[in-house]
Order: sequence, then structure tokens, then C-alpha cells
Amino acid sequence: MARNSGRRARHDYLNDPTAAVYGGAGLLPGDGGGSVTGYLLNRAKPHLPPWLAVGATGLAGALGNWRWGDSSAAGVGLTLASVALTGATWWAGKSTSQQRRLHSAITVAAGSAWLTAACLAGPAAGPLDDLFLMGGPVVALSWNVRMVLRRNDDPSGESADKGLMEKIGLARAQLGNPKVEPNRVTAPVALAAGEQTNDDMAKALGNIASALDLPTSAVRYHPDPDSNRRGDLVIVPEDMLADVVEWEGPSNLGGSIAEPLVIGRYDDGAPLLLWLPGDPEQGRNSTHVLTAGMSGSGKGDAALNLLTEVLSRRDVIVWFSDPKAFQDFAPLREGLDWGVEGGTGTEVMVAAVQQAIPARTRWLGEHGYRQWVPAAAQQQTSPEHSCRPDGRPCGCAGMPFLVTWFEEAANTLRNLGDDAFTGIAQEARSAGISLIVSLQRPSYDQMSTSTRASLPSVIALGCDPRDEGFCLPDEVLAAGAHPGAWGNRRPGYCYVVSPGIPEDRYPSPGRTRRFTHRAVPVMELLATWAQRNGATADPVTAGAASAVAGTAYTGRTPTSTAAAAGAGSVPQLHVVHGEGDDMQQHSVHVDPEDTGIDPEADLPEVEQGDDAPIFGQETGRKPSPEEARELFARALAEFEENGQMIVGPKDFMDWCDRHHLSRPWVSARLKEAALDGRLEATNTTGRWRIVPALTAA
Ligand SMILES: Nc1ncnc2c1ncn2[C@@H]1O[C@H](COP(=O)(O)OP(=O)(O)OP(=O)(O)O)[C@@H](O)[C@H]1O
Repeated sequence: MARNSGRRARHDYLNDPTAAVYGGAGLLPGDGGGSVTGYLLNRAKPHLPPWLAVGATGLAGALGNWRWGDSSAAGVGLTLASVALTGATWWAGKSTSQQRRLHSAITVAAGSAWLTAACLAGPAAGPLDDLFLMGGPVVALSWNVRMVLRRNDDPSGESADKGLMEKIGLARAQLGNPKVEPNRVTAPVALAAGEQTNDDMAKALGNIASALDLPTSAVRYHPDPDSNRRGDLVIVPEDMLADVVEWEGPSNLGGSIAEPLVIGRYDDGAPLLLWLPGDPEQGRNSTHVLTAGMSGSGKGDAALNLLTEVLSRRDVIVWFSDPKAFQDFAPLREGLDWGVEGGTGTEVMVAAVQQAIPARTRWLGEHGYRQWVPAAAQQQTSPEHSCRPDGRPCGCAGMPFLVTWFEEAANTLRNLGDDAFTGIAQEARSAGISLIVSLQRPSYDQMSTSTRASLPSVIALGCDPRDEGFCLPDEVLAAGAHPGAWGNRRPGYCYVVSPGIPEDRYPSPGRTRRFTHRAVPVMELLATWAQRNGATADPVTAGAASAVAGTAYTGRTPTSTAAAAGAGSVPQLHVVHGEGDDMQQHSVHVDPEDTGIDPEADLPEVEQGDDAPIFGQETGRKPSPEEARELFARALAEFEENGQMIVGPKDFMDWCDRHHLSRPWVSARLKEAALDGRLEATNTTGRWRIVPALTAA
């Protein structure tokens, strides 16, 4: 029953959205009696008291005259009582509106004056009877009229908003003329000066939602930046996001990454947009994005919305790390410039980003760009953007925007450390690089405050209510955003906070598009498109990546396998897909591993061929120090060839056993190699990054 009445109230809001603001319940027709007379009596009842009061005054006048008609002392007493009563009415009306106070005081003054005169002189003396017959109904009617007007919705009336504002404990706040749009009511709020603040209003949003029988997310407050007691109350009664919308394809295939990325829609149907690169004209720098949401909140699909948009743009490359072995992203993997599956691969990718930042910033500076803009991705044919000292066009290859994406990044960030990450995040923005980070559990035990602060944009999906403060800025929560209310019950619902989006949009919920199996072939086509027509890494970025990752960097440069194969790489992709999803996922990441298998097979041969004596002594003699060092150097080369660019003593365990060498010996050699410049220390103790000696394929 309760639910039904709630629904009825909600329908009233839809038919008359102002009812949502002014308290729909008061407008519902009262329950009439069974008959017409009963109904009329019921309707007339609230209007009777003023008439009864007039009658009672007349009767009191007659009775008073009978009792005190000849008493002059009673005359004095009655006059004083009449003045005192009028004064008391005026005083009691202090907390009500001016209009009501005046009306009450005049009524009491007129009534008590007539009563005093009637008591002393008699109710029919002189003009008193006429005054009673004319004045009584006028006074009673004036109260009836007042009540009728109060019942009608007076959109500008201050008394009407009292209903709602009183209910939420802000009785003296006023609502102004509401702006009514389909499914959205916006009413200006003026809080009581010196008594209430915008914070009080923000805190009362839950109560407003409760008073109107709406979900918390349907009620928002946009404080006026110029006043601490004014703002707009926004009510969106119907949840327009309830319908699931499936992803059908990218919004702007072949457009620039500087154009907005469409990742879903807002609750009023407007597109949910995001910008990664900055815009110098608006004084906006590029941004980094945190995708936060609890398991089942739709993080995977949110990421697919964003990644498909990015890959469909002509001037961007993507480096992507996914410890979940590309479970969600397999169909798009071919479109990536570089993809790794977590662990060491991610460590190397992070090191490559660190290397790429100064190289890219330098290149942008040399070509006269203060930050990345789409023109930087074109061949540099303008004298304005020439790196030649003589100012003639340099013709350098353009530099595409770089998106570096870290799925399930908690461990990576922890290993990297706050200072390192904060440094990367700050500097990456002027290098035309955006970092995108997703967290399985959005909370402070997963990511430190300073790391969180380095990610200015967030796609906040449903989360645990306790984690809301981690996901969204306080102002956005205060304005009514509540991702904690969704949990994982509303997959795809999100709030997006990012530069470029008008701030009053931040507390508006949106929803991403859903990806089903029907999206897979389209994503595969998109990846093929990106592979053939998308940007390839410029020499500066590719050089920085190769310098760190060696052969582990598989960028889609013109010399890479995919590009060298040209169209040949595409049929290969289709053939693999034809063998089923498992095969597809497997084959997509088998390629790099294949390149790793041969060198491993070669290892014994190399040992046998080049160093037969040592190999022959595996079961017996320990290699001489010189031989052992040679073996060690060769082992490092093997790791490099296999693309394993980060190593530590534990990677040498089998190798030590084979060669009768101890782990402390290996540790000492690793340190030595670091001094020689063959290795570089990482942030993790006992882990070293190989400085490539080979050039990338
Ligand atoms: N925008 C959306 N509209 C409707 N359903 C969605 C939307 N996004 C995701 N879903 C559905 O919600 C469910 C959970 O989504 P998903 O697997 O992406 O969540 P997740 O947050 O990535 O979870 P996990 O972290 O456990 O992988 C899936 O069934 C998915 O189809």
C-alpha cells in the first residue's frame, strides 16, 4: 500500500512537476465521504472556524451586556483586556509572515473592540448591530479566502514552500519561482540570512528526498558560488537512466583525441563527455583519470566505453597494462600500441613512461608547443613549429597523444611509491600523456591520499558508502552525489568529474553503455581500423620505450611486425577469431610469448656451442670466476631477448643450480652490473631493470 501511494505521488510530480517542490501530498484530493452531502461537509469543514468565532463573539457580547451592562469598572477592565489581547496577538505572530501577523492582529482588535462596546452598551445599541452583521462575515470571509489561496499552489508564494522547507527543518528558507523542464525542476533557494548556510541545505537533501518519496540521487543542490545562503535546488523525479543502452560503436571514428569522448549519457539524456588532452584556449591542461567502482558496478564496461572512444581517434596511441590478462579487452588488443599483462611487463611499462615524459616534453618544447595539441600529431611543416635553428620547416614526424592505462593498478602504484607516481602524474600532463588508472576497491587502503590527489578526473561508479569520500570531491558529495547508494545494484551508473565538464553537472548521475557479445565483432573491427589507420608511435616516444623495454616494446611503428605485414596482419586476426573466443584471447597474447620461446630453446645450444667445457662441467666443476661472469652476461642478454627487462636474484634460481653458483654471488654480480650501467635500480629492493643493449625490433 505504502509503495502504491508513493507511486501515486510520483505520478503527480510528473503531471505537475512543481508539486515535487511544493509538497505533492498536500495537493492530493482529500478522501470525501460516501454521499454528496458528506463530501460538501467535508470540504466546508476547514472553513467553518472563522464563522463559529464570529457567532461566539456576538453571543459573548449579549451575555457580557447582561452581566456588566451597568458596571463602569467592567468597562475599564474590558477595554484593557481588549488592548492586551491585540498586543499579545501581534507579539505571538512574530515568527509568522508579516501578512498573517497583520491579519490576525486586525481581526483580534476589531473583534475585541466590538465585544467591549457590546458588553457595555448592548449588542444592538447604535451602529453595533449593523457593524456586527456587516463586519463579522467580512472578517470570517477574509480568513476563508486566505485559506483557499494557501491551498492553491502559488508558485511565487512564500507560504507554499513552507510545507517542504518546514518538513526538512529549514522553515524560514524560501523557494523562488521554479523552472520546470520535462523531468527536471530547478527552484532557486534563499536561506534565512544569518541563520542558515548552503551546508545546511546540502545536509538536508536526504530529508527532501524522503519528504518527496524519491531516491537520494534525484535531489541535488547547486550552491551559488557568490553566496553562502543561495543556490538552486534541482529535482529529477523520474530515473531516466533505468533503461539499459547497448554500445553500438564509437561516436567519432577518425576524429581527434582532442574532441570529446562520449562514454554514456546523463539522466536528462545529454551525452556524458570526457576530454583527455588539454585545451590551451580554455587554459585547461591534459588530465589523468581514475575509474573507481566496486566489483560488479560496471567498471569493465565503463573502461570499454572509454577505450573504444580513444582507439577510434586518429592521433593517439595507447599503452595498456592489464593484470587480468585482457579478459575484458582482448578484442581491442590489436589496436593498442603496447599491451602488457601486469607483473614485470607493467614495471617495464612504467619505466618506459618515465623515460618518455622528458623526451616528449623536450620535443614539444623544441617544436614550439607549450602543451600537446592536435597539430603536434601532424608532420611539422610550419615554420612556427620548426626545431631548425634557421626557422625553416623541419618536417619532423608528428607526435600522437599518449594514453597510458593501468588496470587494477593498486599494486603497481604501491610498488612505485607516492613520490614517484606524483612526479610522473605532474610531468606527464605537459608531455601530452594521460594516465588512466582503475581500482578494484576504491578506498584509501588501496591508494594513498597524495596519489589520489594526482588524478584530477574520476569516473565514480557504485561503491561502498564508506568509500564515497575517496571517489568524489566533498563539494560534489555535498551537492547530492551518492555513488554509495548504488553499490553494485545499478551497474554503469556513474558520476564524472573532469576538467571541461561544467561543474554544476558533476552531481548529475550518468550511465555508460553496456557491452554484450554483440559488441565483440565491432570492437575487433575497430582494433583493425586502429591498427591500419590509427597513429603509430613517433620516433621520440618509440625510442624512449625501446631504450627501456628493448624488444619488450612492440609498438606499431612502421618497422613493427604488424605494420610490416601490412594487410596481412588483418586476415591473421580474422582467422584466429574464427577459432572461437578462447583461441582469440590466447592467440592474441601468444605472439609475444612465441618470440620468447625460441631463445629459451636456444639457451642450452648456446651454452653447448660456445662454452662446451662449462656446459660439460654442470654436473661437476664450478665455473671459473671469469667463465661465470661471461655466463652471467649471457644470461642477462637472454632475459633481454625474451623481453624480461626486470630481473632479480630469484629469476636466477635454476640458473644458479645449473652452474653451481650461489645466489649471493648473483646478487653481487647484479650490483656490479648496475655500476657498469648494464642494469638500473628499480623502486623495489632486489629488482633491477636491464638497460637494453639490443635495439627494438
Ligand atoms: N552501463 C551498463 N548498463 C547495464 N548493465 C551494465 C552496464 N555496465 C555493466 N553492466 C553489467 O553489469 C555487470 C557487471 O559489470 P562489470 O563486469 O563490468 O563490473 P566490474 O565492476 O568490472 O566488476 P569486476 O570488477 O568484478 O570485474 C555485467 O553483467 C555487465 O553486463
